[in-house]
Amino acid sequence: MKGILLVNLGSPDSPNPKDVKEYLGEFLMDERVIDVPLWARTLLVKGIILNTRPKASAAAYQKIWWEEGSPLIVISKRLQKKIQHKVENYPVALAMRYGSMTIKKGLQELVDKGVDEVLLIPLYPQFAMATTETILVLAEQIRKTHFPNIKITDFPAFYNNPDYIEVLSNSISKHLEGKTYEHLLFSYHGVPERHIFKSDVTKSHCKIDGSCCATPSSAHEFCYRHQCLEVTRLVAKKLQLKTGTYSTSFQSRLGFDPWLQPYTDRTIERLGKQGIKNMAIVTPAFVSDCLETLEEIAMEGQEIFHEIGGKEFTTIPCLNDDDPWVELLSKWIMNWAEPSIAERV
Ligand SMILES: C=CC1=C(C)c2cc3[nH]c(cc4nc(cc5[nH]c(cc1n2)c(C)c5CCC(=O)O)C(CCC(=O)O)=C4C)c(C)c3C=C
Ligand SMILES: [Fe+2]
Ligand SMILES: [Fe+2]
Repeated sequence: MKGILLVNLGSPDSPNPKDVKEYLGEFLMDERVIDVPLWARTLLVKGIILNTRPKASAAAYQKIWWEEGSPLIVISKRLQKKIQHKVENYPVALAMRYGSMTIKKGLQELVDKGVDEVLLIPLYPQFAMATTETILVLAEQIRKTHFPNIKITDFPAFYNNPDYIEVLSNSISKHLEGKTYEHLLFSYHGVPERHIFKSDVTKSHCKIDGSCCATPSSAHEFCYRHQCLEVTRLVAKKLQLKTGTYSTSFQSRLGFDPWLQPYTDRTIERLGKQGIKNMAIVTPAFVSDCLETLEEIAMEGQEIFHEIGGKEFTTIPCLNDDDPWVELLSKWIMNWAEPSIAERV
């Protein structure tokens, strides 16, 4: 029997410093997130970050926490429910890479329902070693150790899927209807530049020099930067955005290494200094609203823009559990579960 496992990043159990510390500890000790030797990661995470960051992170989580829980978890559960309703013959489970809703529990839930073939869908449009890769690697380890008789099929990054681009573009148009804006900023979660070089399968293509991501290469299957730039390019084409009225930036950097640039906070400031009074911002690295969109963009980003003299700052919500997104995910699932029917439609 076939079943589906949706996997997102995860959130702390509560916005209290203790739970935030535990969550950050698991997250940041992942060798694909902070990709330095174990001794250096331990020193950095346990010796420095976990002694300084949890209080501030907990305060940020407290600002966005909902009565039902973490927005990311609540929204992912709503998405799962709606999809389950659509693909009723196939069990749909939800897991998180970090925190208490583990991938092992998700697989166990499916196996208990008789599933032996799993479609694993990381809920990230773009591939990154800190997101998709760490999910796939861990799921495979868990399969080998605990569920050797099941088969897992990985759903690939869907950043350039025409249907995804259409759903995202329509969502952007809908939220910008009746709004005046002079600039639309596409802000993606950043990664250290080093991650891009590590994921380059050709070992020579990615130079982060402004042109490599626009030059066709087999490296792009695993190039987060290319995939982000493609989303911007394809959406801009679909929405017929004029050159100069939109741009791409990267948010949420941590530490002192160079991360993908330009940085979102500095870009918002620059746009304000250039005299832009009304701007809109969309965050297509996330499919569900979370700390990074609700606090870092909608609160902090807005504050930066207002301080520099900006007026209207429109934040476009993620696809969350919007019906067109549910329809699309369900269609992809049915294409996998019943390919012969899908071919005939
Ligand atoms: C080295 C650190 C980090 C890398 C690399 C990284 C990549 C990355 N993360 C997301 C998605 C999310 N990240 C979120 C929170 C978050 N991310 C980091 C660090 C790295 N992320 C930290 C320390 C935190 C916690 C918040 C904080 O203390 O500031 C979230 C939000 C989770 C929530 O509970 O709402 C998401 C989602 C992507 C897509 C990505 C690489 C592409
Ligand atoms: Fe992150
Ligand atoms: Fe590239």
